[in-house]
Amino acid sequence: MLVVGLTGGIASGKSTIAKMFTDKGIPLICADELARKAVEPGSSGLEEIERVFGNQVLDREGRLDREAMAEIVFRDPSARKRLESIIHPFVASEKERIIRELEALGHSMVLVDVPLLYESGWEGSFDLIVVAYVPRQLQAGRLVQRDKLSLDQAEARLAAQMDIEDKKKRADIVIDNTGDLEHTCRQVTAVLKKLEAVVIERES
Ligand SMILES: CC(C)(COP(=O)(O)OP(=O)(O)OC[C@H]1O[C@@H](n2cnc3c(N)ncnc32)[C@H](O)[C@@H]1O)[C@@H](O)C(=O)NCCC(=O)NCCS
Ligand SMILES: Nc1ncnc2c1ncn2[C@@H]1O[C@H](COP(=O)(O)OP(=O)(O)OP(=O)(O)O)[C@@H](O)[C@H]1O
Repeated sequence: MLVVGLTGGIASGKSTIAKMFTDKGIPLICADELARKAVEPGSSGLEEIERVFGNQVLDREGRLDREAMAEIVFRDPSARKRLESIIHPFVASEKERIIRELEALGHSMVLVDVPLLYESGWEGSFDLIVVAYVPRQLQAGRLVQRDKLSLDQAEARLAAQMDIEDKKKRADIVIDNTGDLEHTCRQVTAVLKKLEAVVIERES
């Protein structure tokens, strides 16, 4: 099983690129989705969050108020670490479980979208790492536009992550998402060819 990590900065195009891979039949595991599952109503993750942060981060129905949580953790690194220590172990074990499941189904490759792959020191869990790259200014612009954030809120989120240029330097493969979607899609096609060649080489 070739386990390929897909990372990048916030709003650098990971989901957009991941969808291009899934459209070509590659199975995808999304860490943001697993992170949501970790705090579903009734989960031990949500209970732990209430214990640590109080009910200021819950909405009226008792679900996680993601906006309130974001305002706290993107401005306070120690609060962020506390939240991550609740969520990340669940994400890591679920990821492993799904990989084994896909392997049993006969898949030879899986893409795992992990926004904080480098920040969390998860490099060792992947055979190859693809970085979705855009320059920081474009990243901030797309973030403001997509999430309707103020520039100040966007900057706080960007500051909570490793700089995109550093991620680009560490990558095995870079997909530059600066241009239009067609330009990105052409790169995805070329990268997939490379990955398929690696699978064949490993199997022979
Ligand atoms: C703070 C939360 C509630 C904000 O929720 P919101 O719906 O606004 O954002 P969402 O979950 O869709 O994340 C959007 C992006 O924010 C960035 N981000 C999320 N968590 C973090 C973090 N701990 N540090 C830095 N960047 C982060 C990522 O680029 C991510 O793709 C949420 O992001 C969260 O629970 N974060 C902690 C879990 C985590 O580390 N997730 C990242 C993948 S494991
Ligand atoms: N090549 C492109 N040209 C123009 N807009 C783009 C391009 N790629 C992505 N976008 C837009 O930029 C925004 C960010 O992209 P996307 O949601 O894929 O990023 P992401 O890295 O998955 O973000 P997050 O880390 O928050 O999950 C979205 O609104 C998306 O539609």
